[in-house]
Amino acid sequence: MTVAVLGAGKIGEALLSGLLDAGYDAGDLLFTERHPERAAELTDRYGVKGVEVAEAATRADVLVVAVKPQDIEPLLDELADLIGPGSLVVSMCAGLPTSLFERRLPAGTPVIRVMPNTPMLVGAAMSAVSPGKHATDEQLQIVERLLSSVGKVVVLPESQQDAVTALSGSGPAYFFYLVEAMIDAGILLGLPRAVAQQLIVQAAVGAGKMLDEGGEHPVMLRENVTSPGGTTINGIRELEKHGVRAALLDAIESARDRSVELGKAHEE
Ligand SMILES: NC(=O)C1=CN([C@@H]2O[C@H](COP(=O)(O)OP(=O)(O)OC[C@H]3O[C@@H](n4cnc5c(N)ncnc54)[C@H](O)[C@@H]3O)[C@@H](O)[C@H]2O)C=CC1
Ligand SMILES: O=C(O)[C@@H]1CCC=N1
Repeated sequence: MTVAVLGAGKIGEALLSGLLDAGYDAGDLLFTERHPERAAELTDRYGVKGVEVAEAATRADVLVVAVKPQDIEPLLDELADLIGPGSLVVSMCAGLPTSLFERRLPAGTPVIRVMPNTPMLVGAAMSAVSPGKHATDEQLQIVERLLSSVGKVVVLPESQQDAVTALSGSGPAYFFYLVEAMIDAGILLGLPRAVAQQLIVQAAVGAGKMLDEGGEHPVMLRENVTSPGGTTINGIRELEKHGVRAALLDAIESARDRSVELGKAHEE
């Protein structure tokens, strides 16, 4: 099976790199990229061939669209004339509904909407997959298998994709932001930056592992750290005082709203 990534930016590279790490042959992967220097960089790094959209559309079984939602229109115009009956289109674009692709591509083109995240780069993606109206169960399984090689996969109704985008699509950025702020806290307390970074990154990795492997609820895990009369509860009081929980609710709701808005921009 040949997979072509259309638009080899951050998420496109994460997919190519993740698939290669998972054992895919570089010869079975293609990408298109409008910036030649970026294309050359990726070919050097991964040995994957950069091609024109026409070649990708003819050779690939799966076309993964990974351009910014704002850049989708010219690509759809190009693809509309190139896509053959055997092509499966997978969109990773935030906010864009499968109906947009179905409307603009040749009638009956199977489309599957996916929201992945950048941990795909290290084989730890969370991808949510929603089939469009022409995608078959077999095509859904092909995409599930592909994405399982670079992380975890859930199949969800498309109506949940804007929420997913805000939660797991953008989620890594919020964790990175927290880690960044906690490193600053280490600096505030006089620790060398490298030490603060090592301490917090390992705390994050350890907490992530416990959440993933231990099967315990996050409330329980937090309570286990929060000793009566101890240090952690003082910190929790400050987080509550500053409304951090409400800030996260607002942040994720706002990201969801932006996803909806990105989709609306392409409505007829
Ligand atoms: N970065 C992230 O964490 C995630 C991004 N996404 C989605 O993935 C898509 C790409 O996002 P990023 O990789 O962050 O953006 P990016 O800007 O890093 O990558 C997009 C790439 O597409 C190229 N491009 C644009 N139009 C093109 C065309 N017609 N032909 C060939 N190449 C073209 C650009 O030059 C750029 O390198 C977006 O739709 C975004 O919503 C989804 C999940 C997570
Ligand atoms: O910020 C964005 O629009 C993309 C979608 C999810 C993560 N990054």
